Amino acid sequence: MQLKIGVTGGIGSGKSVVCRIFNVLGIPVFDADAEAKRLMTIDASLRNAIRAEFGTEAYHEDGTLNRPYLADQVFNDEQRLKILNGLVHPVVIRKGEQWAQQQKAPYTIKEAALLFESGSFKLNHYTILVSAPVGIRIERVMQRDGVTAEQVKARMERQWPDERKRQLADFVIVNDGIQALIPQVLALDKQFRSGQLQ
Ligand SMILES: CC(C)(COP(=O)(O)OP(=O)(O)OC[C@H]1O[C@@H](n2cnc3c(N)ncnc32)[C@H](O)[C@@H]1O)[C@@H](O)C(=O)NCCC(=O)NCCS
Ligand SMILES: Nc1ncnc2c1ncn2[C@@H]1O[C@H](COP(=O)(O)OP(=O)(O)OP(=O)(O)O)[C@@H](O)[C@H]1O
Repeated sequence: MQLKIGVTGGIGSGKSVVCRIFNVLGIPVFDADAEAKRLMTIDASLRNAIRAEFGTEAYHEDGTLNRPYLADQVFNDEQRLKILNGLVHPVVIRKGEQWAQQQKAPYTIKEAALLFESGSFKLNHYTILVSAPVGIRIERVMQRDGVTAEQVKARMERQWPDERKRQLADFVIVNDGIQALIPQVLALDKQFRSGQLQ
């Protein structure tokens, strides 16, 4: 049996950095955030549903997703976010399951910000939480995306706090800028490859 491992963590926690290390070790990674945006652009029925719900402004004239518009629509309005999540998540989850079945590797990784919130962590054998202090996460995202602290906090408020996620996580990687990441990833990779966890 091929193990399916989820990697999750709040905005700016360092999920993508952690997954890049797993990927360098030869492990295939499904990036749910990126896949969501790809499917929102190319999946005709998803596009139509988003347009019907959020208006023609949801897409630019060249057909690409109007991310700032949608972010503004949903991250300040819980009901609107629920609607968008309800349209996007089932399509991405289905795609992730198909993808995992096609992989030939000791184990696979699904990277997603909302594995616990969406309940989709249950589809994986184990879930890793990437954890970092809130202040550091805000700073990192402000730097990375050129956004304000308020914009980062608006997204954070739609995610569970780390304390709640820790209760469901099987493993925690601490990415506080003090503890080194690579040894933490190597130790988990060794366990997943050993077969002892199955
Ligand atoms: C609103 C959108 C277009 C904004 O795009 P943008 O490029 O600014 O952000 P991106 O998708 O790269 O997400 C960056 C981070 O924001 C946070 N975030 C994104 N979607 C959500 C959400 N639905 N709830 C809470 N936080 C979220 C996550 O921490 C994520 O890693 C996009 O986030 C989106 O379509 N979100 C809804 C679908 C979704 O849940 N996607 C992510 C998981 S499948
Ligand atoms: N240990 C670290 N030291 C310094 N910078 C870091 C560290 N970890 C992550 N970063 C930087 O912080 C930013 C956020 O990291 P990353 O993109 O991996 O987070 P994420 O959890 O995938 O975020 P999001 O949920 O927004 O997609 C990036 O610019 C990354 O390069």
